[in-house]
Amino acid sequence: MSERANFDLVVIGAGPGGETAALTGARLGKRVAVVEKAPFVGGAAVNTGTLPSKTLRETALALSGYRSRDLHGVDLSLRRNITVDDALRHERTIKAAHRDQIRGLLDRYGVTVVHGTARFAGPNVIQVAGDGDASERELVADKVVIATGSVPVRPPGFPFEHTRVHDSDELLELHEMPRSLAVVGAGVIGSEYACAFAALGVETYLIDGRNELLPFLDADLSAALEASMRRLGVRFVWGERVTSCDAPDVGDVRLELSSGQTLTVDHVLICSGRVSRAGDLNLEAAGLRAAHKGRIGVNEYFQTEVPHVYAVGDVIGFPALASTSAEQGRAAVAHAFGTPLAGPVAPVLPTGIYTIPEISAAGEGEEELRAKGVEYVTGRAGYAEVARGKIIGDEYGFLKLLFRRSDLKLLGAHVIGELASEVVHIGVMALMTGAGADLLLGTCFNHPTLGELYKLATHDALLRMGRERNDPTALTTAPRVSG
Ligand SMILES: Cc1cc2nc3c(=O)[nH]c(=O)nc-3n(C[C@H](O)[C@H](O)[C@H](O)COP(=O)(O)OP(=O)(O)OC[C@H]3O[C@@H](n4cnc5c(N)ncnc54)[C@H](O)[C@@H]3O)c2cc1C
Ligand SMILES: NC(=O)c1ccc[n+]([C@@H]2O[C@H](COP(=O)([O-])OP(=O)(O)OC[C@H]3O[C@@H](n4cnc5c(N)ncnc54)[C@H](O)[C@@H]3O)[C@@H](O)[C@H]2O)c1
Repeated sequence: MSERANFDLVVIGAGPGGETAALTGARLGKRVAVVEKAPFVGGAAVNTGTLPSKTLRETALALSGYRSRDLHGVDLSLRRNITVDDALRHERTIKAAHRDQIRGLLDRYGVTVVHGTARFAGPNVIQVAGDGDASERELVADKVVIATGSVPVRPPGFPFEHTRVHDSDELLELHEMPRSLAVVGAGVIGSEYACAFAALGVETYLIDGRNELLPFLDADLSAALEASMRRLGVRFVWGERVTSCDAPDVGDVRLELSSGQTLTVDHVLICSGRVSRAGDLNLEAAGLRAAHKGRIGVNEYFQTEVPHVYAVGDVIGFPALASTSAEQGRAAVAHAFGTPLAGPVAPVLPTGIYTIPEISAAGEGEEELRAKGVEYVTGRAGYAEVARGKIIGDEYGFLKLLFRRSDLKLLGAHVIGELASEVVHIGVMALMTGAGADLLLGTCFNHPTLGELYKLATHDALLRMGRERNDPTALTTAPRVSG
């Protein structure tokens, strides 16, 4: 006999999308259950993706002495070989602490957490089967949010059962530090891990069928990142696909490339994209079906074709970030219960990429503006031009701002360098409020800070405009939006 319980809201999946959906429902006073297949809450963001990769990066920066390399004239890197335990200890601590924190928050708000695999038994009925447990629970829900996330693509031809051939989920079970590593796929995941391992001193190759690093980025940032990664020691293998992977029990893994060349390495990491995870859900019972790459289609409010069923996060596809998944979870539940909090998803969704150096962007890029025929002016400031940038020793970082030419409204902020994903938030706030040059020039920033880059980049934009118009007074006569 299965147990049956009623809820206002049942959320499937306890990653950032599901967690935020559940907490939003509970904050609105609703009876909420969240079903999670894994023994822990947190999803890919806490357990296999965002936090583990960012923590490994931080460890790599610390153990390699990277941040202090050019500062003190001494090599502060650890003078012994870094073990896998050294590399992953902090990652394991952070993961466990953050899981507990999320679980504590769900408990505090009275969210019922049910561990087991959920599937639809009807549009309002969710069956939960526990692992190896014959008993089944049935949850009846007025509203449902699907937040089941995504999993790494496993292209054919790679022996993933081999202990030295990994996808990004398995990488964290590493039992030895690679002597050398080939990363297949120079997307965001591949680029981030390539940087972390190169900083740890691992001979690192980054292979991609394309010829350009993260082509969705502003072209100046993409070029600057590639140059920095080369300085870090990453070896790019562009325009190549792996045609075969021969992994013996003992000895190096041999990769044949499309050009006919071969590459032999100790370990291989495949990062060739992710697919939505909706296969377990028996979507047909809810009147739904998955589309391309398992994605679930939604409207602007994250409602599926069945209006009381919502879907958020990686399972609906782009942008597939922890930050945006959480924001979608909030917006979906606010809409589902029609609260005054209901509103569209935030209009500005920044991207943070934790390569070495970090990259972050918000708003529009030059290419998008050109395609739309918007006249714009660019302002740029290097980290080395502000005192804080000099103090931290970031020689290469810069902020690039894009302003609408007619009234200097800010249209985009693009940053590469230390703490870029924090620095971008000043731009995000300006974009959210429709502000422009006058706000950035009229703000008193702490000194010395990286925030001062905004003032410098704005002055640079005004100078460029003045030069173009041969008008040295452009600084005072430029049109301004009111902030
Ligand atoms: C290596 C890596 C690094 C990343 N770095 C960043 C970053 O720096 N910044 C950023 O914003 N994003 C990053 N991401 C992306 C981010 O992790 C995802 O976008 C985010 O986790 C998606 O959240 P979600 O809630 O949609 O799904 P997930 O976090 O994938 O959670 C889905 C949950 O649903 C559960 N589930 C699945 N099916 C069922 C079922 N049938 N029944 C019950 N439970 C089920 C799963 O067990 C899982 O816990 C990274 C991803 C990876 C892989
Ligand atoms: N900081 C962040 O925001 C962050 C970090 C990591 C992951 N993510 C999320 O995870 C998602 C997935 O990331 P990803 O990097 O795995 O996928 P991706 O789709 O972004 O990149 C995959 C790359 O692999 C290449 N590729 C695919 N098959 C190949 C092959 N056989 N040989 C050579 N190259 C091949 C592709 O050309 C592409 O460049 C991202 O879309 C993003 O949403 C975000």
